[in-house]
Amino acid sequence: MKTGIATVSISGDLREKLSAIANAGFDGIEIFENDFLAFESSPADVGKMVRDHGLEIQLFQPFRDFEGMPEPARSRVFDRAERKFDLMEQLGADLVLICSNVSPMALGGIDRAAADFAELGERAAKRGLRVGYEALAWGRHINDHRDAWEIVRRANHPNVGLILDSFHTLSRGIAVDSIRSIPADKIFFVQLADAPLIDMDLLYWSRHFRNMPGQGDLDVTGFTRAVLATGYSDVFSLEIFNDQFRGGSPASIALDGKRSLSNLMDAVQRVDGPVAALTARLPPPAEVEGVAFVEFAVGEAESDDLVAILSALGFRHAARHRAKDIDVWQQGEIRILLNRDREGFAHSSYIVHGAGVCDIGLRLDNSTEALERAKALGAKVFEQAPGPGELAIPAIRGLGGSILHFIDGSAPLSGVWELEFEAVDAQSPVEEAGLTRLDHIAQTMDASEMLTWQLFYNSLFATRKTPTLDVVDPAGLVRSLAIENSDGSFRFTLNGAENQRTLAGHFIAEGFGSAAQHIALQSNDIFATLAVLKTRGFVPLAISPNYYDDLAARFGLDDGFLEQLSASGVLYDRDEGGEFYQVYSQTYAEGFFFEIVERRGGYSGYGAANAPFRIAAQKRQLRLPSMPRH
Ligand SMILES: O=C(O)c1ccc(O)c(O)c1
Ligand SMILES: [Mg+2]
Repeated sequence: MKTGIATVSISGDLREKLSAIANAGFDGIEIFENDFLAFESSPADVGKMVRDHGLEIQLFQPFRDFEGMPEPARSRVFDRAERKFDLMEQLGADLVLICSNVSPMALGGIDRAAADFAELGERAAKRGLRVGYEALAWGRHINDHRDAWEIVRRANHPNVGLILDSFHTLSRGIAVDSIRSIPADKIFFVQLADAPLIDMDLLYWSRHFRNMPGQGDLDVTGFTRAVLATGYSDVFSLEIFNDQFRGGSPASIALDGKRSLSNLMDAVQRVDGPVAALTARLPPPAEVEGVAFVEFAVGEAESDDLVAILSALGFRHAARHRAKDIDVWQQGEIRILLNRDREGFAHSSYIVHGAGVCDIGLRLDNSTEALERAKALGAKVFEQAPGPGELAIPAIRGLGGSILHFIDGSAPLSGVWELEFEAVDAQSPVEEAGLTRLDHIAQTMDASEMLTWQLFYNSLFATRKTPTLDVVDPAGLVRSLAIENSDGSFRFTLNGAENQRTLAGHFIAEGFGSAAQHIALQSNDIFATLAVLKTRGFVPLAISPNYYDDLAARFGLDDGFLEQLSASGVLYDRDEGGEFYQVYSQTYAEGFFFEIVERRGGYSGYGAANAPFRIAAQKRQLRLPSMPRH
């Protein structure tokens, strides 16, 4: 199997696209004609430039409105094809994609189209070229790969074949099993794209919302399995029309593309077993069992502030690093590290971003395999020479340049807390507040980064995403989704800010980048927890009384219960599974905060319905303007 990507999938001019594609490790490209037309070099020079990047031109595309035309348009279309064949010879491309005719002039008829393709195949063969036929989902007469295949079959010419594109098949809900009986040698090329499920016009959906396999909701894995079942072993190419990608960073979009293809081929083999056409198998997606620690990079002043917050939340100072200026604050299974060291990664993170979460430790089944998979999927390994008595714990770069450490239950990693840290004897025992474990970590990023991080987590780990929700901030939208494992022991929410005036956008701007913005901690009895916290000076975020009036109306809550909620600043939600209680801390620094939650029954969400009221309250507290400043 070879990998490819259409130039249209990447931003920049042709040269920028090629270097990003080559650096990401693709074998070749589909040249999108407009990318060539907009470029200033001759066809021969463009061909050379592609090959100088170590890439091949796997496909030239698209050629439109070809089949089924009445005369005299038919003759003109053949003349136009000959001109493009000239161009292909100069470029050094031997396969052209012909997409199904959308012209109102097209006459339709399987045999008429087949005759046109037979003739075109003859003309292409004279030049050693091949033509591939693709059914656009919105083609005038042909909009289904099964009909396109019937035309190719009847054209019965060795230089005429079928091109399959997952979007066109899956967007129309066409059963992919119909692909399995197509002979592999008649499939000339395969294009892959995913897309979020949105009910809209097919053409608009395709041209603006496609994304990489695994980033959307289509069963691209099922499609790919069907293609491979034919014995097809040639190019799998990403053809992604996406507005965000057109404006994104060429290098990171290309890397996401490569990651998505590797992950897809791995997913196929997890269902079907080893497939000869595919490259080496990866270790399985890592099973995350929970969060082992969250580490903050802090200076002296912020450290004192955080210590005050953690104490108010019922954490106790449990241990100190044997060699470095790092303290462990603990409650239940939750470990929070405060790193004030003047050397190493935490310190550089502090210099660049200010105080904040710089490192998250994940507990998972096998950290060696997790690292191997992450590497194979293009994650950046993080290495820092361990100091005396320190363990080398596998780690990679995560969101905003932060670190993700992988800790498993095997020696010596499982003993890291005893090996590297010394327990601190509490002078006066602290009454714990009943916070048992970490519920979720909310990471804030620019909205344009969300697909990247969603793919990052879901390809490295055995996790899945929830549908994306729009959360309303008075100054704009924040897109939100969760990455979760099956038992809920691992939950990250990704929040994408569309502008800097939202609370999330402000946080990114002030911290110079994406980072964890809040940490939610679980209690088994939120009111008991709050009673303890009150004695420790914890002041919850004040929520508008109007919120509670509406809550009463929405859920039919009785007055006593409502009074209990509002008196303690607790927000409430309910789903089919159960109930959700949440309370927020004051915000800290430029908008970091803690949340305390209780899940009763099987509540599976994150209280998204409450987020706008929480955000408005936080903005009042931070005195951020709710409206754009002019
Ligand atoms: O949107 C289009 O016109 C278009 C063109 C070529 C393709 O391969 C395709 O899938 C869509
Ligand atoms: Mg296509």
